[in-house]
Amino acid sequence: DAEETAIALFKTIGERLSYMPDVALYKAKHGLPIEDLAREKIVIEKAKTSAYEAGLDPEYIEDFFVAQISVAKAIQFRCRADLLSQPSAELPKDLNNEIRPHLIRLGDQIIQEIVVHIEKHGSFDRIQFTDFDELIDGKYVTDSDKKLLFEALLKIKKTSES
Ligand SMILES: O=C(O)C(=O)C[C@]1(C(=O)O)C=C[C@@H](O)C=C1
Repeated sequence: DAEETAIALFKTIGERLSYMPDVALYKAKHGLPIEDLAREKIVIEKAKTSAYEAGLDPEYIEDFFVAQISVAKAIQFRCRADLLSQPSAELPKDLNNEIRPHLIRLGDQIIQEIVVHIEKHGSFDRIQFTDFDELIDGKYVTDSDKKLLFEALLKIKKTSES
């Protein structure tokens, strides 16, 4: 049913966001800025290519990935703020060799799961926000983060046949 395919996707979106505290810790320890525009370009281009190959409109996927990156940065800023008064003794996972490859893999998985849902059910439905709200959690994720992501998800459609 509609719930099953949507729930698989929502969990993967949540999993991608769950890496952001690790990214924040790595960047704080290395004195790196949170925003990396060159990396964002790579992530978005990859997503658009995968979307096109999967028969999804790359424009909607781009908007959804821009939303995911915005939320990823919001989480990192909140996390980095906390690190100022509560420094972590934890050794951060390596950003380039470990975390970024995971993020790319999860991005591809997100696109595949969007395709499965759209093929079966046409689009997403507002009533699925209840599940989305429950499955996207984490200390640094806010209600407005969730709304931003969900609105972008609602706009995703198949490529129109013309
Ligand atoms: O790769 C990073 O440095 C991240 O912080 C992850 C991410 C993303 O969501 O893909 C988010 C913010 C950066 O500006 C670039 C990419």
